[in-house]
Amino acid sequence: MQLPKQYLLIFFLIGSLSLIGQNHEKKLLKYGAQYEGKRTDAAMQKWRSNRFGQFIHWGLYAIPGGEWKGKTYTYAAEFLKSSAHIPNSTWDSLQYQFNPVKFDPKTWAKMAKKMGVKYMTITTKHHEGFCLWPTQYTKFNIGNTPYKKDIIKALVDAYNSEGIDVNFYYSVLDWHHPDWRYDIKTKEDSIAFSRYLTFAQNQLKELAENYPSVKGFWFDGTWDQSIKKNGWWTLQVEQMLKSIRPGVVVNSRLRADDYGARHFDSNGKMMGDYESGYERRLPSPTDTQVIHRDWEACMTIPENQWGYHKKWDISYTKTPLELIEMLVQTTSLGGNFLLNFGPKPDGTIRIEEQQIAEHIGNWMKINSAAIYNAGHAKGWPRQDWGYFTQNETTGKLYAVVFNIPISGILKIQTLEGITISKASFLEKPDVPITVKEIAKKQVNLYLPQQSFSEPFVIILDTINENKNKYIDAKT
Ligand SMILES: C[C@@H]1O/C(=N\OC(=O)Nc2ccccc2)[C@@H](O)[C@H](O)[C@@H]1O
Repeated sequence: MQLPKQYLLIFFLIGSLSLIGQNHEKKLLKYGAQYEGKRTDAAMQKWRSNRFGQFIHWGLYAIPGGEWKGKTYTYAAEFLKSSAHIPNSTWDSLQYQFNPVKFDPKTWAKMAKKMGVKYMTITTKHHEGFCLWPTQYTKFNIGNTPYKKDIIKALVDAYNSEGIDVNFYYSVLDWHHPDWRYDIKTKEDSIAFSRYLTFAQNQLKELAENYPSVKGFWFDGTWDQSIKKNGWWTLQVEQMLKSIRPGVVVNSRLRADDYGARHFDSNGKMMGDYESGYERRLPSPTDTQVIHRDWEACMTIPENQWGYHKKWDISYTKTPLELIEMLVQTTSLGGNFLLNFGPKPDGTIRIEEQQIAEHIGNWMKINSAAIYNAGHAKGWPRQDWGYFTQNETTGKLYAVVFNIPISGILKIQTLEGITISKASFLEKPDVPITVKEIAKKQVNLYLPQQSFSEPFVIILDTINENKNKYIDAKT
């Protein structure tokens, strides 16, 4: 039956009005998210498969190490200039003391390799504005110190030679630069800050061009109004870096959109290539929202010290086992875990950090199959005894056990139509683990009577099961 033309016109008008209504809610953005979903190119897949990284915060702040004129400041050591209200003239003169005579990048890189990291992110310039590379855009750099040599190049070469990717942390916030502004309130602010944005973009271009093996840029110090009012610049920088270094990975913390929204644009779309809002915190183990995007959690060992602090015990310091569980929890939710180290002013790594790196490395030597190129095991929820991870390529399923029930039985709720046919220890495949299906979608793993001093990984072989095997109770 042919509808009269008038009806068709009315349906068309109603349809288009509803579309306009929907579009009305969406903001038209020039500087918002440039794409949706996860990047699937090889560079991003490598970033994702790395899973475990080493953050390094190193700069002039390592020299005072959280102490100033005999007083210990408990706030973050890299914020000492601000905590102790130290004027630029005094703080900046620390550059003439920076001489890490015991710095050996190969030692750092070998320690990182043994720890099991696949990438490292180094502070090229933190909020203090001091640059660890001989930049041509400010004298406030490593070339004008007693040490003189290019620390960034030394670290890139040493870590790359260990097969570890290197990313650059860059603080847009710059306490040293005269043109930095926290907000743009006057014409003078606008002129000065425009000069600052050009300075910062020139430095970033320099870093991308002079260190061609760089794999990512980790932006920080972008929370002030001055940046929020210049979302265009944040997109321009991301696009510039990606044109100089195709494949380079940029974190969401750089970005602001047309309206000053950060990390996620005004339409709720993530900007940049991965979310970097998890700082010293992880998503809840059941927060499966995060699995739909790439994300990274960065973590300090003390409660809140990124730079070197002389007094390690002024706050709680996380144990290796706690840090291993954070790494596994992050992997189980499809994220990367970036663990921070704050080297000493002499260029050595404090003994506590070396010991933690060794402990984690020993665990990774046995269990890294559950971490590298692994991620969220879709449909396998967080268990009270530990976490599931799944290899993104082979689909191999891992149970990482942190809490053994008193019964010695790991109870697993399987997916509909799936059962577990075999379970074996990753470390000792010949030690039997009895598997018993006790009801529909319920399997018991009977662990051998032995004590475990470290978290361990079980490989789970799954098969589809006969769906009519169990009769559902009629209620
Ligand atoms: C990785 C850390 O990053 C920072 N700051 O990050 C944030 O302030 N992050 C933040 C702020 C608000 C909400 C969520 C994260 C720096 O100040 C600190 O010294 C360190 O380099």
